[in-house]
Amino acid sequence: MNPVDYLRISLIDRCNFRCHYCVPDEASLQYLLTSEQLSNGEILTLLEQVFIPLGFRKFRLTGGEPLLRPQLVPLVRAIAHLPGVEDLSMTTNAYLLADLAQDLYNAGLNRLNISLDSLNPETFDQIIGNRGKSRWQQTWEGIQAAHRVGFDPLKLNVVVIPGVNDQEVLDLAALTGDRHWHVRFIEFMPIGNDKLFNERAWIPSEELRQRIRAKWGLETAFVQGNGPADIFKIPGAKGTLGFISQMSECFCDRCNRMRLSADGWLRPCLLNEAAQMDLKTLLRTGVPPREIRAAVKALLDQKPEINFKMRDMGTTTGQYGRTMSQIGG
Ligand SMILES: Nc1nc2c(ncn2[C@@H]2O[C@H](COP(=O)(O)OP(=O)(O)OP(=O)(O)O)[C@@H](O)[C@H]2O)c(=O)[nH]1
Ligand SMILES: C[S@@+](CC[C@H](N)C(=O)[O-])C[C@H]1O[C@@H](n2cnc3c(N)ncnc32)[C@H](O)[C@@H]1O
Ligand code: SF4
Ligand code: SF4
Repeated sequence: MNPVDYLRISLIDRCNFRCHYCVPDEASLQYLLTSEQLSNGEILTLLEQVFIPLGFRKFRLTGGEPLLRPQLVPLVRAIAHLPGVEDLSMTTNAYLLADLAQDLYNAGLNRLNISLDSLNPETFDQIIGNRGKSRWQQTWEGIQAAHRVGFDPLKLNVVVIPGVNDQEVLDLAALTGDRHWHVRFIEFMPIGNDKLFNERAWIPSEELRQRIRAKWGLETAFVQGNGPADIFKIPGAKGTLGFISQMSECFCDRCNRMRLSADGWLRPCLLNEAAQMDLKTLLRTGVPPREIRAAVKALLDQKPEINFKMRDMGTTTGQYGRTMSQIGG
């Protein structure tokens, strides 16, 4: 079994985008009150007294949109300075990044993964559910700011949707030619989006690799990361290409992570809603951190048995109570 040393922490369930694959039905979403979210102090207590002593070393801040979280920079600084934190990263849509990139970098954030599903402003706005002034340019400026500040590796996440953005796969891959960027293609997952999902709603990574191989060739490569991407590069390119293939090539056997939601639920497997533990209530009812640590350790020990496999889930999605924006991706 892989050591489980990677915690994805959702800082907020709200988002300034409405990507249809992630929040398909906004009307049914109930947002958390601030008082229902873990505070900065509670997150730090859990990391310092529960997760780091249990061997967690890699932490990713996500959401919703993590850049919407008030007091984000002090939180990043405090986490980065905790003894035992070896890798602190964030996944963001970059819309608010241009003004925050330098402060986040100075605070100790090591790495950024940025969602960018299209290079075409119209397609981009369609995917993120924007009907007003285009948001593409400001997002692109956020990515450029992250690059200028020095985030390295800088990864771009693309959820590939047939007929929507799959015709851009070669253009997106070409970004890696003369930039030290890492473009990752993610297979669309059936989580919280029952009405959208069917077997034709996603494209296997191998099909995308064939398209890229036919144009430029592909070789295996490496880039720093804790996630499930298989890494390749176009021969001679500065950057790499990653493929996250949870639908076609289950990677659960090498699972190394748990997830903490913005309201303090610890989820040992992305797909297993039943196995969650409510750490916020334990903290707020005065359960001592060493007892919470023991409870989390017991959950960790069970993890191989409670890991669900995407391919065993089929496309029956009704069992997910939370959307990806509420889980943190
Ligand atoms: N099925 C499944 N998909 C995952 C899991 N972790 C990440 N993913 C998918 O990979 C996407 C990208 O994840 P990121 O937030 O960029 O993080 P990462 O790939 O773990 O990050 P690195 O440390 O840079 O490798 C997620 O949004 C999911 O779609 C997982 O545990 N299970
Ligand atoms: C939930 S978002 C949160 C962070 C930030 N708002 C962002 O978009 O980068 C994290 C990741 O989940 C991915 N994601 C959301 N819904 C997905 C789905 N149904 N299938 C695959 N990936 C999904 C997004 O593309 C993004 O890379
Ligand atoms: S993928 Fe990220 S940016 Fe898009 S709606 Fe979900 S949380 Fe927001
Ligand atoms: S689906 Fe569950 S077991 Fe598989 S990689 Fe994701 S979190 Fe791990």
